[in-house]
Amino acid sequence: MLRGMNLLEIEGLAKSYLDPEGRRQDVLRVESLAVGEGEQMALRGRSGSGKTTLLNLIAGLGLPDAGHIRIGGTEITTLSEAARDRFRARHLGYVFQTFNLLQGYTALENVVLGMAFGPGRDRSAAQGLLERLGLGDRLHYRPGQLSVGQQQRVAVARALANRPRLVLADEPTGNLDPTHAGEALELMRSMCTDAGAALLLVSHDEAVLERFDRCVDLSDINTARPATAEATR
Ligand SMILES: Nc1ncnc2c1ncn2[C@@H]1O[C@H](COP(=O)(O)OP(=O)(O)OP(=O)(O)O)[C@@H](O)[C@H]1O
Repeated sequence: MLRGMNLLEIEGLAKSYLDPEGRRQDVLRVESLAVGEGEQMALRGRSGSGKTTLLNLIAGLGLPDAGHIRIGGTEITTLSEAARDRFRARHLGYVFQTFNLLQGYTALENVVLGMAFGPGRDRSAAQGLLERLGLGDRLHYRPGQLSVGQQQRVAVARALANRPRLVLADEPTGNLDPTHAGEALELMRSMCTDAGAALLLVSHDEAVLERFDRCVDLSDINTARPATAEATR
C-alpha cells in the first residue's frame, strides 16, 4: 500500500544479545516497518518482546547486527557513535518511562540543557514549551519537587525542544494514574501534531493503545525466536 513519504524505514533488522552464560540470543528480527512523516503510531508487545531494544536502535543508542534504519533518508546504522549522537540531538526526541530528568536542575534548565547538542540553547523557547504544557508556574522547580505527571510533562518538553522530526516514547505514561495518563498522552500527541513531528509510542496499556489509529504488535512482526529455557535444556 502506498502511503505518504516515510520518515522512518526499517528493513531486515536483526539484533541479538549475549545472555549471562555467553550464548547469543536472538531478540529482534523485523523484516520491515515504516512510519510516515507526522504519523502517530503505537507499538505494543508482551514484556520482553523487544520494544525497548527496537526504540533504542531507532534512536541510534545501539547498532543492529544487520539491517537498515533510515530516518528522513539518512541511514543511521552506518554512522559513527558520535554522528549518531548528533543525529539524535538534531532530529529525535526521546521520552523515557522514568523520564531521565537531571535531578539537580530545574524544569527550565532540564529543557534548555537538552537543547545544547541541537540547534542551540533558547531559554525563551524552552519556557514557552513548558508554559504550553501547563508548567509556567513550575519553571524553577527541581524534578524532586514536581509531581510524577509534571515530571512527565518536563520530559515531553525536553523531547520536543529541538523540534524533532520523530519523537520516541517508551511507556511515557506508565507511571501515571489512568486520568493523568490520558491527559498527558493527549497533550503529547497534540504537541507532536503542532510541531509536525511523528510519534512512535510503546505501551502495553489498552487505554493508551486504543487512542491510536495505527497500532502494531511487535509480537506479530518480530520473528526472532529466542532460545527458551526448555529449548536449551
Ligand atoms: N543488554 C542486554 N543484554 C542481554 N539481553 C538483553 C539486553 N537488553 C535486553 N535484553 C533482552 O532482550 C529482550 C527484550 O528486551 P526489551 O527491553 O527490548 O523488551 P521490552 O519489550 O521493552 O520489555 P518490557 O515491556 O518488559 O519493557 C529481553 O528478553 C531481555 O532480557
